[in-house]
Amino acid sequence: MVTSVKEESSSKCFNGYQKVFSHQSVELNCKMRFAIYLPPQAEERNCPLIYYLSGLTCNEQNFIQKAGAQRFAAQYGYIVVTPDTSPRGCGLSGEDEKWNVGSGAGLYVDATETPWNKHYRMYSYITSELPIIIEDNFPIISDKVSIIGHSMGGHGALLCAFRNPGKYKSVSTFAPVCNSQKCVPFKEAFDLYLGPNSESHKEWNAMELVKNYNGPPLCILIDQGTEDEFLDQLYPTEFTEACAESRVSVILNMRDGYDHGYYFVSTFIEEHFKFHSQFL
Ligand SMILES: N[C@@H](CCC(=O)N[C@@H](CSC=O)C(=O)NCC(=O)O)C(=O)O
Repeated sequence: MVTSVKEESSSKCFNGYQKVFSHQSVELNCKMRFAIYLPPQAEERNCPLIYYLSGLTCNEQNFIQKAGAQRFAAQYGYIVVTPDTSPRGCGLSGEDEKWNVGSGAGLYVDATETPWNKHYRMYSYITSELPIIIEDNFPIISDKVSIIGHSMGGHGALLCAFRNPGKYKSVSTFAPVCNSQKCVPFKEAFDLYLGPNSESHKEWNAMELVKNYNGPPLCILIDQGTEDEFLDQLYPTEFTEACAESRVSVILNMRDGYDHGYYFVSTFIEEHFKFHSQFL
């Protein structure tokens, strides 16, 4: 059965269209929105697909309004899907009280603890439910898929790649949370979503997952600002060392003077498209 999607907005952009759709999610048990950029090439043929996973506090709008990615998606002929970062409006106690728990803070995990486990299954949504919806409704090339993420979304992109060997042709991240168990804002949400058992938290930690990665060759690009206000929580150098030990190819660019925000993302987004074009 094809999941029906409802078009919420459509704006012409670089000869393609930036659109937003809503749909009822089975995994998340709520209505969800995602943004999708359809390049001009998508009117005539199927196109490679890039997922962009956003950070804490974001919805499907931050990236499409601030990163300036549409120009490069049109240039390369890539469809770009930007999901929301969490379920919303589920009526859970504490759902809208903190920036690091609940709405805007799905953390790209599957919660095991009540009441969060009824809705907070962003990992399964991103890797299982949404791909079927996209494939059923849009002209993608299903074996040419890559993933980008920023901050919490960088952690999400790494999880998706390490847990699904071969599913994504390449991964790139901006200021990713590389060691989720050492990231203070994540700790509170992990305890609530997954329980206080830190062994289970390892399953959602890129630094742990890379140690056991033995899938097809995977190439990761990381851009990291040196003036990032969260840098002490991100551990990019340690992660790069762990990748080297696991023979996962990684390029870490330390970007002098850049902080954590979207001015940084918009500065280097073109390089991320160029990086992915080697694999798509
Ligand atoms: N200036 C930003 C600083 C914090 C920030 O960049 N937050 C990120 C996500 S943090 C980790 O997951 C972000 O994407 N914020 C939304 C945005 O549109 O900038 C700020 O004050 O948010």
